[in-house]
Amino acid sequence: MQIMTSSSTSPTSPLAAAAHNGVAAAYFNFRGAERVPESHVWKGMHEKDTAPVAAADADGGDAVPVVDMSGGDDAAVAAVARAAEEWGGFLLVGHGVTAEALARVEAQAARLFALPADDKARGARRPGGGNTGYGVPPYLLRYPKQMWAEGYTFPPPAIRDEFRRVWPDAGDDYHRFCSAMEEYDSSMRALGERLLAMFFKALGLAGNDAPGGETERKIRETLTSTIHLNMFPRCPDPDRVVGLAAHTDSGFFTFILQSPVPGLQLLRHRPDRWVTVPGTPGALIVVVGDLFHVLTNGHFHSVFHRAVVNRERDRISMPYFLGPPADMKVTPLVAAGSPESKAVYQAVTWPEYMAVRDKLFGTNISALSMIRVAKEEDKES
Ligand SMILES: C=C1C[C@]23C[C@H]1CC[C@H]2[C@@]12CCC[C@@](C)(C(=O)O1)[C@H]2[C@@H]3C(=O)O
Ligand SMILES: O=C(O)CCC(=O)C(=O)O
Ligand SMILES: [Fe+2]
Repeated sequence: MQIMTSSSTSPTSPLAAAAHNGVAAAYFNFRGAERVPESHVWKGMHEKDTAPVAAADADGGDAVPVVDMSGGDDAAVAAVARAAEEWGGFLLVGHGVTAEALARVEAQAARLFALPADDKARGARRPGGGNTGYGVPPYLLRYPKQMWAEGYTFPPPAIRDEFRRVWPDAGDDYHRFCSAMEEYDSSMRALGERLLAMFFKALGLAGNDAPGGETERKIRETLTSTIHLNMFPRCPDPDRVVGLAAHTDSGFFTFILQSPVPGLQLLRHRPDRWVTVPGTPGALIVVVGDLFHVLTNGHFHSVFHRAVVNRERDRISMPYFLGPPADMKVTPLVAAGSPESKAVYQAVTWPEYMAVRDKLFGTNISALSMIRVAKEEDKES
């Protein structure tokens, strides 16, 4: 088994090499592409990519769960619990953020990606710039092939400063873009807090004197967020490329605003198969991340997902990642005195967890299994 490290990875193009050194994050010019260059051809690189795509089945089996919040949060708790336990991901509707508002935000992301390459390059990720800037997230740079996507990552508090790099004149375009992103941030944060409360209820840990009450408050008050804009250009040969390789999100949970153009798929097990999430206008997708898997002691599970591209239409997705602050130890919640009193995972901070995941890149060992202290079956004993 080969464990890839940054130094042992050999980027396949000068562009990737440049980005690798944190210098510039230039992308291949997708717009003009009439064919897929070798640098972007994937052939079952990831063992999960060989799983088939399930046929759409509206009557059950493989239909992505839908959670409707329009009847009130409490009424949706049972559905949230089932979806988080059985799938680790679901469509959220009736959440109160209008389809029009979401479409406006998406339109601004589309305008950003439509800018000339040089304008976007001004916002390139910088060495030591953390998770901020235009370009491939560092973790994804380690794949020997490049993905058919452009991305821009930023923490919401940095929106105004960050996008002055792209729009130095701070004109109308800049203000429209920033306002839209700020609006997205405030609605996703508010929704994140609501959903967090629902998750705790679903776990039977809600309320101040409940075992998780204090933790819930602490998590809610310190929740951090990151926005990542993805643009998956239409592709002349969609079956040979990857929009975003199969992965789990590492944080607590993520809201994904996706274009009405579908492309997101969730992995289901036994047998392994990819289920396409429909492009429902106005819906948000929720995916559970690894640190929520840890926090819930494996009750809710993080879900592998990936993005595929298509021949006809560009697709935009806007994941909003919610997670703990860097210095918070995420400790499994186990109800004192309940039959289940054993933590199955070691307590970790987000950076500690990322370090484990980084070391395992290129292997098929999961980072969650590395920090597991007891087998799932031991929980009840
Ligand atoms: C807050 C986050 C969440 C990050 C890291 C950082 C900013 C970029 C996110 C992504 C986006 C693409 C997949 C992923 C796996 C990646 O490589 O970068 C994500 C990762 C994670 O969920 O771990
Ligand atoms: O494009 C999507 O729908 C998913 C994006 C995603 O999973 C990510 O950026 O982490
Ligand atoms: Fe993701």
